[in-house]
Amino acid sequence: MTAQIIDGKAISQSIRTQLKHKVSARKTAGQRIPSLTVILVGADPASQIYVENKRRACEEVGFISRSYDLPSDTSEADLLTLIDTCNDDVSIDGILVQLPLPEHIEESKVIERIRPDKDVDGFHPYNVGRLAQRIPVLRSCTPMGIMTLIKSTGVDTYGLDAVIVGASNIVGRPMTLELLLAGCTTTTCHRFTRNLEDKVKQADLVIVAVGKPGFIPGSWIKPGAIVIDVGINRQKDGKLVGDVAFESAQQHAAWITPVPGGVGPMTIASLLENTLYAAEEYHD
Ligand SMILES: NC(=O)C1=CN([C@@H]2O[C@H](COP(=O)(O)OP(=O)(O)OC[C@H]3O[C@@H](n4cnc5c(N)ncnc54)[C@H](OP(=O)(O)O)[C@@H]3O)[C@@H](O)[C@H]2O)C=CC1
Ligand SMILES: Nc1nc(=O)c2c([nH]1)NC[C@@H]1CN(c3ccc(C(=O)N[C@@H](CCC(=O)O)C(=O)O)cc3)C=[N+]21
Ligand SMILES: [Mg+2]
Repeated sequence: MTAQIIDGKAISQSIRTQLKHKVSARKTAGQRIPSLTVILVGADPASQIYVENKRRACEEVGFISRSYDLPSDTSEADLLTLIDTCNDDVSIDGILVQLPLPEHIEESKVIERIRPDKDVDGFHPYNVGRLAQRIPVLRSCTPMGIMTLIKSTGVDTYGLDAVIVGASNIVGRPMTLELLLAGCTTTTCHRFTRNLEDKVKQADLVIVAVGKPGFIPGSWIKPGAIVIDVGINRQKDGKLVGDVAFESAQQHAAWITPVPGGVGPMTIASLLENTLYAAEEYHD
């Protein structure tokens, strides 16, 4: 068997085209243009690229985008004050603070300071709690984008055995909640998990978000499974690779996401969808 590729780049492009039409329709109707503010602290080159990609995506769909580039020695208090200002600014629909933050800033404090109705990353405990209680509002972007990718395969998720490898706040945990809501039986794995191989081998759906190149060998993939690779690892030669050994996994899976061109572009598409959602549901 050779798996079919789930083309995240193409799917994200079609979402962006739809959003562009919706923004034009809002303009025509005399409604406000959705607006996203991105805050970056420090000069991590990877983060700078991601923030630039988000800014470009906003422009492409016709959103207003504003960005703040703060020095790495910005105090936590100053960052919180900027968030307060953005919270109170009625022209802003969404606020995103790029992670990771410098060591001296407490991430959870920053995430909790963003008003839940402007938390387009879907990281605030209110928004995660809503998903946990099966009444999602703003959803975490990477898991949300992955649900769109899974839906595109046409495979029915009810009753699937799903294994999520990785349990971070921004990917693994909200991913588990999304899949539970979609009717999967979920197993969330992390560094204390025993017999990871056995768990992955029985999974109909495998989501990997660990951050280690080739962490899941292709031989672990159950024939006919769906494989979603969240990992972004840059090799010495500059090439990006995922957490799954792609070529061998493709021999076992029915569906698989590539890196690049899989989950990454969908994270940005979901961020744009969330920004429009915040404008329409909360700020119109
Ligand atoms: N494509 C996209 O849009 C995005 C991609 N990413 C990428 O996804 C990857 C993961 O990101 P993120 O979730 O933020 O990473 P974190 O480092 O926050 O989390 C990694 C998770 O993997 C687990 N883990 C580490 N080693 C093992 C092991 N040997 N066995 C089992 N589990 C293990 C950790 O376990 P424990 O909890 O026990 O520490 C943790 O839960 C990275 O490559 C990142 O760049 C991230 C966000 C978005
Ligand atoms: N507050 C916050 N929100 C985030 O959503 C967030 C964050 N912080 N910190 C970092 C992670 C990582 N992340 C990615 C988004 C897009 C790609 C992406 O577009 N990847 C392209 C490749 C890009 C490249 O070539 O480098 C792809 O996979 O095809 C990757 C990773 C969002 N994150
Ligand atoms: Mg991370």
